[in-house]
Amino acid sequence: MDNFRLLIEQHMDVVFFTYGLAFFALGLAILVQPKEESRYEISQLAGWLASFGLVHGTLEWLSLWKIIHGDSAVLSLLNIVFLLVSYVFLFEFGRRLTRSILDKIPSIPNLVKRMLGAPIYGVVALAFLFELLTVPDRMLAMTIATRYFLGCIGSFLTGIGFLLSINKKSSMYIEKSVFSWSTKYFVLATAAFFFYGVLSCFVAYPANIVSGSVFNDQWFLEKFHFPVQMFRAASAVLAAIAIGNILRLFHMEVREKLLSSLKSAKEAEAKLRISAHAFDVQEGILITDTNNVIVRVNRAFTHITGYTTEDVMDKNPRILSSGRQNTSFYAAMWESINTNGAWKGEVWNQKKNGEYYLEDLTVSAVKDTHANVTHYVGILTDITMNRAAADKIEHQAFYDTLTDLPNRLMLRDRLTPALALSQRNNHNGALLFIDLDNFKTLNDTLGHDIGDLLLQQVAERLVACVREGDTVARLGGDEFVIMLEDLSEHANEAIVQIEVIGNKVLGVFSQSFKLTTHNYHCTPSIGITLFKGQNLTIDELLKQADIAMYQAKASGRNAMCFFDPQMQTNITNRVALEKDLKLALAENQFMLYYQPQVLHSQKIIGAEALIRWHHPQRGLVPPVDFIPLAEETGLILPIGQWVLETACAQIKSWEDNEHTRHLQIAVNVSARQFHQTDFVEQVSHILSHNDINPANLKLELTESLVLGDINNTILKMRKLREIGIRFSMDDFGTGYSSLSSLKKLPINQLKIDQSFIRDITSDHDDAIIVQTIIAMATSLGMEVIAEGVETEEQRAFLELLGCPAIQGYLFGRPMPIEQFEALLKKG
Ligand SMILES: Nc1nc2c(ncn2[C@@H]2O[C@H](COP(=O)(O)O[C@H]3[C@@H](O)[C@H](n4cnc5c(=O)[nH]c(N)nc54)O[C@@H]3COP(=O)(O)O)[C@@H](O)[C@H]2O)c(=O)[nH]1
Repeated sequence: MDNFRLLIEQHMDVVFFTYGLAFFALGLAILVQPKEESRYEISQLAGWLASFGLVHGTLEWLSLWKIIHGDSAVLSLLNIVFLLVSYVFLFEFGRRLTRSILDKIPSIPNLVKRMLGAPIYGVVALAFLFELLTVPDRMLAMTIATRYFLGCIGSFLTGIGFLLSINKKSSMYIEKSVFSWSTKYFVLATAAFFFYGVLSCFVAYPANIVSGSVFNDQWFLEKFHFPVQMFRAASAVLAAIAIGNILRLFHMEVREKLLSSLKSAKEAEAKLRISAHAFDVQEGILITDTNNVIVRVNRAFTHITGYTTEDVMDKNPRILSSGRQNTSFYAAMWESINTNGAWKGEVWNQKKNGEYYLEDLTVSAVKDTHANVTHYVGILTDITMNRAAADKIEHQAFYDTLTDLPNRLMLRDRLTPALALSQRNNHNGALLFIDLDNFKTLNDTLGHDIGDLLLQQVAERLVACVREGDTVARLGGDEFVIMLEDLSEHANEAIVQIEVIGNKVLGVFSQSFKLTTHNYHCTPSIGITLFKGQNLTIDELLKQADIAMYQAKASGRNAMCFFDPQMQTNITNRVALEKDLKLALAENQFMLYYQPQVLHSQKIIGAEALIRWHHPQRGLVPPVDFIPLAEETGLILPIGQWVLETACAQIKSWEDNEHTRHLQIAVNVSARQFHQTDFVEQVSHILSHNDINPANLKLELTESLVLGDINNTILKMRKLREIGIRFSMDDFGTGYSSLSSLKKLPINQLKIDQSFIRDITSDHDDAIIVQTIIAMATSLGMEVIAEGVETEEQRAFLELLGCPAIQGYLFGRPMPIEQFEALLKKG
């Protein structure tokens, strides 16, 4: 121990150097550490401590090297100034640190806090005054006062400041992660400055009651055997170590800030990347400021509009305006943006190259956190093509592709408001249903392409007949409809107006149509119905016009006909009849009646089978009421087959009896039935199925049937003749059969129509016609029969003229088989 003391005493210069070095290093360390913008309050105050360290450290070195010493008054004063300045820095640091921490601790009385302001300097000043007054040596008084009232108290305050810094409520509050290791350095700093403060009191000279004889370095040496400077140097080193480590807090803070700013930078970069990506979408984006000046556009915008970013930057979006929207459009748009924050709609704009385009546009106002609009963002898509495609689809849905006229759907679409309007304004409207006569024949003979050409030309001519507001529609096939609106409120006047149009239509058909190389004459049948918002559906109206059109056709074609309610009744009846007729076969409501065919001797040679319909409600329905409908609807085919089968079954039944074996049955065959491609097969099948003598079956054909397609008819008749079937030409004399065509036909019998028989005895012409027919049949080797013979005079006349066979009420009406067979038995 003594050796160590000796060593210290011999090397006091090293002690002083270490002492100065410790404080200088402390000051330097604080200076070079980054403190700016630190969240620790101590960082703002550390400059005072650094100043203390640097000045006090320098002072120790200057003293050590005897650059300033007490030998000269000036140097002595300089020494005191250095000392005073350094301790003022320490005192100020300690005062500020302690005060700032205490200020943040509410439980500390304000008086204490305030004491650390100006009052403490007042106390120090009084202390200095006391020293100066009580110590005659002014230099000594200043030295003592400086050491005691600035150095010592400044050290204590600094120690207290570091101690308080550990308090969580202080501004030095340290995070948990660094608390454990930093706390000990705060404690060390506290201890070092307390220790240093106490030791400062011993570096004094006995002078007055403050620096008594106890507090001097001699007393300290005697008491502790080591010079007080060694302990001061040690406390300076400890303070430097503690502060140096506390400074790591700043270092860590800087690093943390660096890391955090790096993280923020990365996040910002990511955000930028995301927003750049979001901006680089297919929709055009245009951003304007609140003055509606374009501040940014994206790539899609330039692609859509053709404008480059430079072209539009700082310009008003009106640069895109096409002029197709009026000012009220834009006013409404801004009204919506200002009240709802957004607007969405379609706008026609103009590209850089002048091309107009339709854009789907959404404009939204961008607001800051205070709800103030900062920008407007427009998101736009060029939908010109979509609109064109949608228009095309709509056009295809509502317009006829061949003629480009409105189709049925569109007509219905326009009819609905037209009906409502006619009701509101009490004006008549009309539908003209136009059907081309014989269009099917044209199609069948010249082909569909030619048919299409005709339809296109008809469409053009019909459109030329009406005003621009009227509708010409094609329903399909050769059916057209003209809808006329806003006609006179008086039906008579409206009819006149319609007739003008109707005649125009008939007129435009008077000129032939040029269909490639063909000059084709076509006529229309026009059915017309009026409407004035009456309680009719569109379908009912169209039906009325359709019915009237059929009436026009029935009246001889190339005509127009107004709908009449009676037509409707007829149609309704017809529809009901057709419905019943469909059930008749299945419900076994048909019967065959037989009308005798006789010789003048009254010998029955056969019968004509005539169908009868026993309807449960309608009663007995005569063939004239349902055969034409059956022919029209095609029901004649199963009905005709049933007749043939029933008649053949009857022949079979008669063939089984020797008294009736010779009887023939004549069956009426309709044109539609005969023209079936497999008619021959059907008949031969029925014959073989019933196993009858074909010669007993006579098929009655009309002149019109035979002449319609004479070559095909002859072919079929020959095949049937080959089987053995016989033919009778029904209603002979009413048609236009020429002798030459008659010769070609394999006919067995001519049946003179009853219209010639009716007045045969009184009408010379009829008598001559009948005579001629009989002569013709005889010369062609055919049999002849007269029908409709009702009187004995007629019979006698026919006998006179040489007609061998007769049929008529005179010998019997058509009758059920039971009656007919009873008649047969009577002989
Ligand atoms: N395709 C088919 N047509 C048929 C069938 N059954 C009948 N018909 C055709 O219906 C028309 C009307 O027939 P209907 O009412 O039976 O009249 C026939 C006779 O009753 C009538 N007739 C006979 N004699 C007299 C008479 O002295 N006076 C008089 N006023 N009428 C008389 O003539 C009708 C027979 O005519 P037609 O066939 O020309 O010989 C009629 O056109 C039938 O053809 C059927 O099954 N299939």
